Amino acid sequence: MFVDGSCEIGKGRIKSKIIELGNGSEVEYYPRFVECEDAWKYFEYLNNQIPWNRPTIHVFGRSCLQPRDSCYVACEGVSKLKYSGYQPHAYPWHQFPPLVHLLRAVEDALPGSHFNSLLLNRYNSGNDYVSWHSDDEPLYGPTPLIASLSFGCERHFFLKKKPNKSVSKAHSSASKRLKTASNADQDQHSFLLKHGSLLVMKGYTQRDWIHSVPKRTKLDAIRINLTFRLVL
Ligand SMILES: O=C(O)CCC(=O)C(=O)O
Ligand SMILES: [Fe+2]
Repeated sequence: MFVDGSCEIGKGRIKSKIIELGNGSEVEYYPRFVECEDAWKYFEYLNNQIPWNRPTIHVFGRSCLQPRDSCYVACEGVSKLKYSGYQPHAYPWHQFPPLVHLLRAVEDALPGSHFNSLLLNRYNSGNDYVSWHSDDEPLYGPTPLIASLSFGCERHFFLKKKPNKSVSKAHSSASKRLKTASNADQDQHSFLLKHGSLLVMKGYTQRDWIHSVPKRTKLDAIRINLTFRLVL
């Protein structure tokens, strides 16, 4: 494994579940995209060979340490990524052959897809998290396809519909009262992201929905997540 930067990726990736979110938003989940044993080899490689960094970010006018480690890989010439006042250094793909192999596997599984950048996150324990956000930076365009691979400790991934900003305040509180339990159910979704799984966010998911990986203080194991993206 990794002598030539490769590792067989299981056929389990064919099996997936599609969650239709409405209004052109959709999520597809492949629980066994990378077979368990191979997934642990990727985990070991990523945990030890990626130059992880925990930057200071700026949110709501305050500076704080990002509550997880991260790293960024991108093709040369791709527009620079900036989030929460932080501009990560872009490492070249060729420095990490297993990442190129995973990129090919994800592109093969998603016909017509093409990615030129990758954001890596490492959650060292249940204290690390990513708060509610959407990956709606203009450099990804209005309907980005984002493919998210998970390795290691299983963590919950939540999706929540953005409040409808066009609705007036009075109307909004009235409509909240009218909202039935089943309506509310459709406005949030939860996934337990398994070791070796792939979750794909499609269409208007970034425009209309927010997502998070909340703290789980009782967990004391590492999770690594890779999100493949196309910078336009
Ligand atoms: O770790 C995850 O599953 C999600 C990460 C994420 O949302 C992001 O990097 O934008
Ligand atoms: Fe995200």
